[in-house]
Amino acid sequence: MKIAVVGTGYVGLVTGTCFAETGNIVHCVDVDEKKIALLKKGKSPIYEPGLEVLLHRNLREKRIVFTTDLKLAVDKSDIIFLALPTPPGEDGSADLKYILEVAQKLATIITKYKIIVNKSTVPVGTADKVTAILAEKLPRELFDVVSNPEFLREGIAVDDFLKPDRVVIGTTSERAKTIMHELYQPFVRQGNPIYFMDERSAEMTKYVANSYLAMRISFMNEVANLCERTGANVDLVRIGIGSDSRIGKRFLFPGIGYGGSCFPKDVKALHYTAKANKYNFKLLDTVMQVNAQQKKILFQKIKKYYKNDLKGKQFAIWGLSFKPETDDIREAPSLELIQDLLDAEAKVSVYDPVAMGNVKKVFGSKVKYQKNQYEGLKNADALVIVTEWSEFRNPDYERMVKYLKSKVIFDGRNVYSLEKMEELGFYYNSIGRRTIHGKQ
Ligand SMILES: NC(=O)c1ccc[n+]([C@@H]2O[C@H](COP(=O)([O-])OP(=O)(O)OC[C@H]3O[C@@H](n4cnc5c(N)ncnc54)[C@H](O)[C@@H]3O)[C@@H](O)[C@H]2O)c1
Ligand SMILES: O=c1ccn([C@@H]2O[C@H](COP(=O)(O)OP(=O)(O)O[C@H]3O[C@H](CO)[C@@H](O)[C@H](O)[C@H]3O)[C@@H](O)[C@H]2O)c(=O)[nH]1
Repeated sequence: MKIAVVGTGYVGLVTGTCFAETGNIVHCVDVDEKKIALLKKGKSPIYEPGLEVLLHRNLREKRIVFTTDLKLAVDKSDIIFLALPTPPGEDGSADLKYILEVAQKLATIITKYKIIVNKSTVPVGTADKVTAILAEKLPRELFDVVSNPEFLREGIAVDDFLKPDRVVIGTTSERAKTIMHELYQPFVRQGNPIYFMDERSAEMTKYVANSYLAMRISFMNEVANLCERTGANVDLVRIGIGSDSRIGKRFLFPGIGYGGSCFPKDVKALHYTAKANKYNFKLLDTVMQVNAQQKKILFQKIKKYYKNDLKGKQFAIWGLSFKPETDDIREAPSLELIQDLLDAEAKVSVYDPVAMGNVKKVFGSKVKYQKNQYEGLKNADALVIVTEWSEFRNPDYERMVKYLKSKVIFDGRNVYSLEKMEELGFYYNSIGRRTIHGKQ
């Protein structure tokens, strides 16, 4: 099949590459010339495991083409995916300007039947808006607008796309349904379903999935806070409840709040949709409040330990991306923590395997960037673990003890066992578990 993907960010690039991988001819379009220049050379502008290998293979086989020319891509394609940003506006609503602008352009370019597929996360009613824009200039039989929300997770995006739990397709057009069914066949071979539904239900499904998952995290973060106050261990409680198949084991990890480019903005946007429809969605209010509070939890623990005096104290931070296996720092808890530490006149040095470049764009020379995880520990008052990268899980403890000024760890991701920390004599303050006071 012939496909155009408009927007080559985290979603567009993975979508385009994975469609090319299944034999389709894909034209990827972006307004960012630098990005397109990099991609033409086979270089991925983002860190996403497994992506570059597929990118090289499909470039070599000429199944994927990168361009800034929207008309060229549209002329060469039958299906046009929109993978454009939908950032939150001031009021929390999803800003549709990128989608609607491209829809306006498509209305002037399309000359034969095309399916316009919305892969961006968009509020209920967006397919109707895009249809209305196209219908102003085009006969109705020249296009169909489909909602096909994307559920991939950063860091495992390629795997998620190639082997999705399910594919959701919102369309009331039989013609579009047949074509979309054929396009997705290679990805649902393992028996995972394609769910066809109306456009509005598909749009809503995406927000509900993300908000439900965010709610689970906020719930577990509150459980963790209560565990700390009652002497229970949240890790054991998590295992205890997770084996109930009605609850399930996944997505129950407490931490320092959900971040990333999706949960924070999508919970806000669903909340806005509820408000716009005069519905008071109380749970969502609380999900957001708990998350804001949880993002401060490490800083509060640190402040309490040092009796509010952080001036001149030196902190080594491990992990900056909003989660492991990505360089994405959008809404990352690390950013808020670093700012709070700097505001308290503490000294901060950071290490992350792939996200330091992005953090440098935010903090410049205000923090020190370390070439490995151990450098920043030299003479530091404490280590603060913000992202649970695998390489932090089984570190060289001897080196840590040797370098740190005091054996103090604040862990926002429960990376270490309490027994190990006790054995090594660390002061160890984690989430939802008792504090180990250690031997200093
Ligand atoms: N990141 C994720 O994990 C993820 C997962 C599922 C859904 N989503 C949703 O997918 C959408 C895209 O997210 P993303 O993370 O890929 O965003 P992104 O910011 O990484 O990428 C968007 C791309 O669109 C390009 N762009 C902007 N205007 C353009 C135009 N007029 N023409 C062509 N290209 C243009 C930008 O240059 C950028 O490269 C959002 O709605 C998001 O909520 C994201
Ligand atoms: O048990 C958990 C699981 C996740 N998180 C946090 O939740 C956030 C989001 O994590 P994750 O869902 O793994 O990453 P994303 O790449 O943001 O993916 C989410 O957002 C995407 C964009 O909409 C969706 O496509 C995915 O299905 C959805 O999982 C991160 O800050 C994690 O640290 C926790 O605190 N505890």
